[in-house]
Amino acid sequence: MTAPFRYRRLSYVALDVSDLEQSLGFYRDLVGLTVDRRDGDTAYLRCSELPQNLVLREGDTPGLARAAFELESQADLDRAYTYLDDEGFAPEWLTAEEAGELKVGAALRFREPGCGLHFEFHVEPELQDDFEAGHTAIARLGHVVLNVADFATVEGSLVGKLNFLISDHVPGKIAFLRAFPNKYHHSFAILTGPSDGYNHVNFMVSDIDDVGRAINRMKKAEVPIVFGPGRHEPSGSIFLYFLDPDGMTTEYSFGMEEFEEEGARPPRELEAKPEVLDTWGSIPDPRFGKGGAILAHA
Ligand SMILES: CC(C)c1ccc(C(=O)O)c(O)c1O
Ligand SMILES: [Fe+2]
Repeated sequence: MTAPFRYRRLSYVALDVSDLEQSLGFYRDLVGLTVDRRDGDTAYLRCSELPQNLVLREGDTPGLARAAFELESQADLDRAYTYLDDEGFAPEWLTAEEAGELKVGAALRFREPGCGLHFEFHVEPELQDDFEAGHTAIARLGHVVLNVADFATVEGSLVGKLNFLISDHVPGKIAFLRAFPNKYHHSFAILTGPSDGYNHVNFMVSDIDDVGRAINRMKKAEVPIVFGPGRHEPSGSIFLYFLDPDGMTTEYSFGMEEFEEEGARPPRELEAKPEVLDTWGSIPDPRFGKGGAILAHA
């Protein structure tokens, strides 16, 4: 059965960090997000009109707590709840108070059993139409990527049950997934690995100069650049990866293939070779995509 709900977009990711002040400084001053609000040990940062694109919370284990997607309508969310319940994902509604803290109309959460990641689906985020970018013209939160031990099972769940479509893949090893009918080449991706873990979060910048300026800004701040600059063959984007204070990987990218809802090209089968990941020939540092767990709590 096709999942009876439609995604609008990847809305935010929530990370646990070991030192909130330090990570807040990194994502604000070096990545270029704006701090929207704080509540105790939690900070809400944005790079768009959405109420948050990144939630940071101080915790014992750095890692990814959840990935949140906006659905198109309350009817989609209601259908999603019934469907997820029937399919055994055990979704739970957030209370009105929890949804209010996130400035969304209604939300549910569930844990995808194959990789253990908590997903949130929500609707009606409070939009700030006059949002202005900081030092970097970040257009949006782009995608989140996981390392998964049981690639086939997780891919089967995301594609077979959760309405993600494969845009490109290295069969059995990497899948770039778009959140149907969102147009971007991927909002989510999985890589096969020895264990489940967080790989990276991506922010799409709207000016190639933002990638170039970031190289110098990161070097000056002694932030490790762990891959790039380069160009990815799958989405066609120009990229740069660097590490946050807990060693978790962040990506800037410029440009990405877009897909129409109907008549989209079929997924391409790509070869497992380094030039696919970077057509310019850079090689990832061993720390690339290694920092951060997929957390057991949302
Ligand atoms: C190296 C990682 C897995 C990767 C590869 C390709 C793209 C892309 O085509 O945009 C990415 O965003 C990646 O993070
Ligand atoms: Fe990426």
